[in-house]
Amino acid sequence: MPPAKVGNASLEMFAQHTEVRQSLAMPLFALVLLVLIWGATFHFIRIEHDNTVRAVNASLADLIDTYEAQIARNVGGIEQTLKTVNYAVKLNGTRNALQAMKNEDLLPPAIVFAVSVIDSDGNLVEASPPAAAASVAAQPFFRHHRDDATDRVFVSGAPGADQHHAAVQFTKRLTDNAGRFSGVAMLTVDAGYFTSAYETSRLGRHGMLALLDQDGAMLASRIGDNTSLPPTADAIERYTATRRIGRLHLNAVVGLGKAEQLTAFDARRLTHLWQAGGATLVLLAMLAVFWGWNRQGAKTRRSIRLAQQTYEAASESNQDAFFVLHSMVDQANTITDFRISAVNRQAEVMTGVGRHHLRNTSLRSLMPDAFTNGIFDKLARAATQGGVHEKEIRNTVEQFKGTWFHEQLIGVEGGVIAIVRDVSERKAAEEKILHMAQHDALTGLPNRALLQSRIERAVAHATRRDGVVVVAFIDLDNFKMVNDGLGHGAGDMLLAQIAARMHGCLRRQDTLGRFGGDEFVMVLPARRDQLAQCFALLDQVTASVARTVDIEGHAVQISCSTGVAVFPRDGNTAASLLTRADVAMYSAKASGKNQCRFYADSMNANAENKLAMVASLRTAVEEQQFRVVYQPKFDIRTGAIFGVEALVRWDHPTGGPIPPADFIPLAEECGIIVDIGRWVMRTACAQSMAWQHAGLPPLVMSVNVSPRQFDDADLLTDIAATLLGTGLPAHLLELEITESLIMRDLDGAVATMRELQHMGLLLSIDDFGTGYSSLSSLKSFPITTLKIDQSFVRDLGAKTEDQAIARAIIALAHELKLRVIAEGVETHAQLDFLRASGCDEVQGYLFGRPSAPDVIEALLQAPAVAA
Ligand SMILES: Nc1nc2c(ncn2[C@@H]2O[C@H](COP(=O)(O)O[C@H]3[C@@H](O)[C@H](n4cnc5c(=O)[nH]c(N)nc54)O[C@@H]3COP(=O)(O)O)[C@@H](O)[C@H]2O)c(=O)[nH]1
Repeated sequence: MPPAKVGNASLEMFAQHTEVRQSLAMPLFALVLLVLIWGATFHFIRIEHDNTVRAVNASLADLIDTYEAQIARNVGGIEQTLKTVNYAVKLNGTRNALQAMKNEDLLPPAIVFAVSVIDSDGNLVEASPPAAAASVAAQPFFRHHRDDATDRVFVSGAPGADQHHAAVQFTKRLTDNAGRFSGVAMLTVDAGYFTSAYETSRLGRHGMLALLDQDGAMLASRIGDNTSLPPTADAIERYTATRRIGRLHLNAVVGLGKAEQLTAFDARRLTHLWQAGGATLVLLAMLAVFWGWNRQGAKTRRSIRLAQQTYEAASESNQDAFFVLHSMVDQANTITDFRISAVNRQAEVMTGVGRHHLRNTSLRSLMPDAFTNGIFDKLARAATQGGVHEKEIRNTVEQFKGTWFHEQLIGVEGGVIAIVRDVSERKAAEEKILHMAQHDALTGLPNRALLQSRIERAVAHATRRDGVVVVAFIDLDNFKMVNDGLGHGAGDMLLAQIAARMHGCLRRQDTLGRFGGDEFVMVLPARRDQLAQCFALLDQVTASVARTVDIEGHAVQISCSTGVAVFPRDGNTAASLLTRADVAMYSAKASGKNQCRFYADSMNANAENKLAMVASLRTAVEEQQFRVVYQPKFDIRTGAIFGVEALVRWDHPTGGPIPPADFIPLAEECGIIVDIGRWVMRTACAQSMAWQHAGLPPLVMSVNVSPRQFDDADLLTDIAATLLGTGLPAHLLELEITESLIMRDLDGAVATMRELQHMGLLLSIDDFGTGYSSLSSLKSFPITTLKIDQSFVRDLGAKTEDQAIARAIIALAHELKLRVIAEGVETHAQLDFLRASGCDEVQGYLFGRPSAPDVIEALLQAPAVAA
């Protein structure tokens, strides 16, 4: 249904969009979560970083305060010492000032401080601890103090100090009491004095303390344990704080190793990152699981959807009507009704009610009769028991009366699904097929199979009621003549009319059937005291058959021969009763036809022999118990063999050789002759070619063709196939056809003979003289040879009539430009007569009996005999 398809397509699209949305929602949600997680992580890290930096800065401020105080304290002490030196120089002169101070214990510890006095010429004149005299007149500090009258302490790195023994020197201008320049007081202190406040607990391993002069030159420094000066360069980043110590123009510097200060923060940051990373992984794993699950779910949903759509489409286009019925129950949980919850299009068609009305309608309101006609009970049973309940029913519901439904009830949870199909057409077809299988198409009568079952049924019934069953086997006499004379169409008309007449004689309980061909069977069930009535009925039948029938303007009169067998006297099965009725019918035929005979045991012997013979013949064909012998034919003038006649022989495995005269007529009667004849023809043609291949001269191979074989529709194609298969040229094959065969249906026979002639075959009339050929008809036969029947040849020596007939046949044949062959020649007298009468060819025991192929082969190699 196209609309349903369009609907399904848009539904599918909608479902797909929903699925895409569903499958995107989770990743998007996860992405948002990830952004939140990582955003929060980086936010917290930044806050912690800021806090850490703030804490570092606070530490730095604290440290620089402490360091400034320490420097100020140290420098204050140094200034004080230098002032004291100036005072001592004023009192004691430049050369005894330090000794005087020492005496007063005013000198700072010599282990840390070196105090020197330099005179106005720049010569070191006194030192504690003692030092070698030296001139510092060129030193900047000396020049500064000499030239600058201010009292300010001058700070500088100690000259000559290396990085391991760095020192800071503090110098101060000395003046005499008159305020004139009298020299310089100098205090040299180890640089480490200014960094001794380094506390690893506060500054770490990479912290820094440094003291710089006003020009920024490093006077003292310590980085961790390293007090090198200038400090060894390292790649460590630091937070630093600088404080100017104003009076002496010094700068104090404190540094904290950045990495060291951020260690804890870094650890925490790493933890945060790991946590965020872990959360990300968990989220991604969850996402993967969800995605997989969602994908699987989507796949499943898609298949379910597809299955549903397919089911709906199938259900919509289905010829079955679907009803989904929900059980309606009372308080005791007993089903009281059904509610229709879903139907398909076919259900609408079937009920004639629209789907919108059907839906939610109760069974009671839709079909009140369902509660009285058993439909409700069936549905309730299916709903209660569950499972599938199938049945074909002839409808009793008024609306569907006469139709057949196939109903399938499937008990499901809470209800039942009813699938109903109208199978009336199939049922009708089945009934028709059954009727055809059991009835004869021409007469409409029961056929053999139905007849047998009717007999069985009648016998069973009669057995129960102590009754009888008369079985009459009726065969039309000389029907073949009508068939052959007026054609098959006329034969069929005759059969139909006769059948109708016979049927008109029957009672209601009787059966007339066509057994086959022109054979009919009547089954007359009766009480024992009604037998006479049955026989009277059979007389009526015989009389009805005998009445003239008009067939296409021809008044046809026909009789019938009837054989009767009676249950229980003559048999108690359909087969035995039919066989015996048949035997009785044959007996009626044999006794001159147009009679009715009752079966007698004495009849059985002959008939049974015949039936056994037919069975043996069939076996003989299947088991190839036949062989072919060949009788030579001679040219009467030259004595040469010009051909042979193929004659069949039956070697019965137990009964020995059976002469053709004993089985050919029966084979003809039962039709087996067609198979036998076909086999003989192939064997003979193959033998003829075998002789040729053995180097013998080509011979004409004569084969007898019986009437049934001649009538066979496949005769021409069989012969053509044989010639093609064996390679025998057509002009070397001669068919011997009896005169009586031709006269049955003169025109038909001549037509077939012409076709055979066109194929190149030779034709001869066998047994000539015994039939009824008129001279005029003989002229129209496309034949080459006439064969004088051996009955005329046998008495040629004795009977003058036979001599006259033989002479007449020879003259007639020659008149018609035909050759003449005489068969059954046994004596020289016969031969002499025939030669004298002008006969052309001879065949008979005088020259050779029908013999095996090797005998003929030897004969062909011997000199001519008949001449
Ligand atoms: N349709 C077929 N009919 C066949 C086939 N084979 C044989 N027959 C017919 O059977 C009838 C008997 O045949 P058979 O017993 O073979 O007899 C034939 C000859 O043996 C016999 N004959 C030949 N010469 C003589 C003789 O000198 N004396 C004598 N008493 N009998 C003799 O005659 C029979 C040949 O007859 P015909 O066919 O008329 O030439 C017989 O009618 C066969 O036709 C077969 O394959 N198919």
